Amino acid sequence: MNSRQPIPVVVLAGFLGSGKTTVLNHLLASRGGTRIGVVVNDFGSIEIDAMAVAGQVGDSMVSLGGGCLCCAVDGSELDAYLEKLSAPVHRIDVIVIEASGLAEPQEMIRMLMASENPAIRYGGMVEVVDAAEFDATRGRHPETDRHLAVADLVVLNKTDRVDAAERARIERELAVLCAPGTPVVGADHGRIDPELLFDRRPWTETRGQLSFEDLLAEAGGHGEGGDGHDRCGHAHAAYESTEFTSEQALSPRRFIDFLDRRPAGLYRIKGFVHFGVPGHGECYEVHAVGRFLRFAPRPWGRGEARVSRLVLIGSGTDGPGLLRELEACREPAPHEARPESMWGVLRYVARHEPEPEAGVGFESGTGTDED
Ligand SMILES: Nc1nc2c(ncn2[C@@H]2O[C@H](COP(=O)(O)OP(=O)(O)OP(=O)(O)O)[C@@H](O)[C@H]2O)c(=O)[nH]1
Repeated sequence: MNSRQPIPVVVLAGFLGSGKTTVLNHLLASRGGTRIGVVVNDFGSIEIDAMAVAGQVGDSMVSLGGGCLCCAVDGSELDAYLEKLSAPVHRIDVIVIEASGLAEPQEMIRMLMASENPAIRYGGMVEVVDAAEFDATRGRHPETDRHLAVADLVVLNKTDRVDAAERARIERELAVLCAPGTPVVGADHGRIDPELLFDRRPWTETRGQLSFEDLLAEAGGHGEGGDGHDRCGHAHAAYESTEFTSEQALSPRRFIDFLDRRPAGLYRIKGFVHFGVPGHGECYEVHAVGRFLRFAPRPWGRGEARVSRLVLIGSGTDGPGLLRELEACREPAPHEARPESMWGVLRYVARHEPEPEAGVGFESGTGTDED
């Protein structure tokens, strides 16, 4: 690809928990020699998505926490990042912006279209749809239909969680909601063909992913607070994010009890937890989307602090109350806990994880252990 040609900027959108980070990680894992610039926009100020992606690309990304990019009405913040990413010296082939799960993609498209940066061009919008939450998401967020109407590609994700008849029904509905001819590709754990988004280069042409440490250092100043959400009138104005960090381990029993009792308005929980129970010292990533709950243990990184970090996103939730409940989950003597205390957590761990990006989740509260 000629580096003087404008770099396509693809917006990866989709409601909370639909699988955007999973798709992005899959694209990064299968990018071949293509150099992908990544902009990750977390809603919460603890940048869980950025951390998940960083696992794939190290520091090869720009991360914007603490609010939706679509609120940057004048687009100057986004422009500044894109200008740096698109500098010829970096030889980036494609830039993917992972929007927050509450972003208004139209706003981001507008900003990209209005950009005066000749080095970039709008490269299309990919809307990730959670097949299992399709009706619930549309019910809660009628604007989903508008997002689908402007999508250039729809990824119908989590097809493993619906049967063939349900999938066919959703595909029929999508055909009506999307612009005529919009491709809808089904995906299990975000595994789509990267060629749908960009031309893959062979590995030999690459010099590896770019380090954006300097860009991050220069960028500074982002990520403070989540203000602006009340002013903009976007979907996320109705949502609040609560962040919890604990250097003390959490009791698996009390934490599962907290999760079992979570209110319906608490739509999304993500992060990772340190239980520290003998035999279960790993880092437990946790994802709740609606009633869906999944834990995925992984080894702690070298030098990684044994700290639990959670982001809880919901509507009409009592943030201070949630924090009090989570504080009550702290366990000062985890090493004295019996391994059986982990059973409640282990019910929600996928037994077989064929690939790092793969996983299976279970409906919370059902206690099922099928795989
Ligand atoms: N069963 C199943 N689970 C999936 C699939 N894709 C993603 N998940 C799981 O769904 C949860 C949410 O996935 P993410 O990729 O973090 O979703 P997201 O859209 O980035 O979430 P937000 O950034 O909070 O909006 C995680 O537990 C994923 O492992 C899938 O195809 N099938």
